[in-house]
Amino acid sequence: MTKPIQIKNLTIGAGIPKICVPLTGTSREKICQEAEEAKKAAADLVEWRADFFEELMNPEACQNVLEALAEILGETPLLFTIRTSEEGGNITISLEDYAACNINTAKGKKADLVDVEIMSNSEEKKKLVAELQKEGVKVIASSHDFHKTDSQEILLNRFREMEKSGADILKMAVMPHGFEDVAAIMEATNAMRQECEKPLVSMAMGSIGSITRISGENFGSGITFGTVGAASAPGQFPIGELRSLLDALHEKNEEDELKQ
Ligand SMILES: O=C1C[C@@](O)(C(=O)O)C[C@@H](O)[C@@H]1O
Repeated sequence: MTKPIQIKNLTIGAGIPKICVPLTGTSREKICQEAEEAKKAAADLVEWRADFFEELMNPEACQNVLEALAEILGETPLLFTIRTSEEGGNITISLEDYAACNINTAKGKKADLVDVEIMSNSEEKKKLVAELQKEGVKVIASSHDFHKTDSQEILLNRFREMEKSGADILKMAVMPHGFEDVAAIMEATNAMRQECEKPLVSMAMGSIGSITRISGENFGSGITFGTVGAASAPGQFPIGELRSLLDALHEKNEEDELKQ
């Protein structure tokens, strides 16, 4: 059974999946403008995809953006993510630089959550998770397969591996090539929530995977990524549509609960 996590006023892992809006601007100005729009659109949380930032390797410039974002977002939680090219992102970066950027962010105390790609260099990443948590941020362990979807059993075992990292939330994204792949990630998530207390996040990307972005309440995914401007992965819905779809499904689920 999932034990929900509280970040500021947001509960992750219970009820309607929370909508996370990614910011993909390359400059401070563009990133802040996107954050203003995400806030106006009532995002539940915001992800700064720092791998798009042209000054990622400059710690002062990063801190500067984080301070501006915290100011704009107020009580809306901020997730810091460096998505590497190996997992579908925009930057090729050494493990040392990856760790240093994430630790600087946590030390700056402006981000609430940090994403750690957990499946590569797992032992070093495990240490990084613990260091980040010591600085007071929650960690999302993530894994992305932009090419395919492994079997349900392999996906479930991957979730189990990810749990050993000690991260607070486990997130997995896969690329489906047919509905059986979409069903595999949904069922692996559903099975994992029976044996793990951590909130889970999962999605199948692309158009056939879009169903996973609206039905997390039914199979156990606690966050869904929706757009205000540019998408950060294929298959994401604009935030307005996403909110209506999540609400409609939630109402149906409540009807069923009333009948029982
Ligand atoms: O991990 C994820 C999920 C994601 O890849 C998606 O498919 O919505 C989008 C990314 O921005 C985020 O970091």
